[in-house]
Amino acid sequence: MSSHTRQQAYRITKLDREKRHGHRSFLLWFTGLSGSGKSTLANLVEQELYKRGISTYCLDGDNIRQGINKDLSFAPEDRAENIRRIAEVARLMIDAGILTLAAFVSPYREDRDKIKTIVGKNEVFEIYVNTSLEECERRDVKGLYKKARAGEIENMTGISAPYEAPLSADLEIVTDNQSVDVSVKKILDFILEKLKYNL
Ligand SMILES: Nc1ncnc2c1ncn2[C@@H]1O[C@H](COP(=O)(O)OS(=O)(=O)O)[C@@H](OP(=O)(O)O)[C@H]1O
Ligand SMILES: Nc1ncnc2c1ncn2[C@@H]1O[C@H](COP(=O)(O)OP(=O)(O)O)[C@@H](O)[C@H]1O
Repeated sequence: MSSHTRQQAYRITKLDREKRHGHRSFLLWFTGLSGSGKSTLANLVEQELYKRGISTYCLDGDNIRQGINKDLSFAPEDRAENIRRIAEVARLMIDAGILTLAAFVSPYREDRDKIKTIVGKNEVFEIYVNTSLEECERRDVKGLYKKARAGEIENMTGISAPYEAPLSADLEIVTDNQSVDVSVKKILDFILEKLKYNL
């Protein structure tokens, strides 16, 4: 076989890309109520990983629901499609060797289970940002809880739509009485432990 033919036959693999980055790639899926702290924690964790030379990317409502998924509502079937598409995007990013973080309410267990099927059960770690509804309503960063209580918006998770809490998340972060810094350190320690495994 000529060298050109051999080159054609070979395909760059996920492992090749991970070696290029110098670390494993996998998906960290943050789930929790709106206002629970998913985006805050995911973005601060990404900053700490970046400082350590890890190639990362963070998917959240801002860059997904304003773009590729702007055609989707908050009806159950649209939330399922939202999560399915995000999982497919995350699968490609992981295959590209990028440690990927995703921060989405993702309230339905069935949808979160499908992430594992799409990405691979050993390629995703579920982080449950467990903040009480009371605390989320107290924060009400976007005023959505007030609007939901007033009947101005429908299908609001926690108010007029369910949130199915994880039964066995890989890591649970209770933020009600825990500082952002402590939460970030717990998540970072969890990730660095996973990154210790050799390529
Ligand atoms: N009805 C309703 N229910 C829940 N959340 C709502 C709703 N309408 C708008 N928002 C805002 O959209 C963000 C949630 O989008 P997600 O893509 O994470 O939701 S889901 O995973 O499809 O359930 C969520 O953003 P975060 O606060 O960052 O979670 C909300 O602020
Ligand atoms: N202990 C805490 N952990 C995380 N966020 C907190 C905490 N206390 C207050 N907050 C605030 O709660 C809000 C969480 O908003 P956000 O990160 O957008 O949540 P989500 O992405 O889950 O909707 C932020 O304004 C954050 O500063």
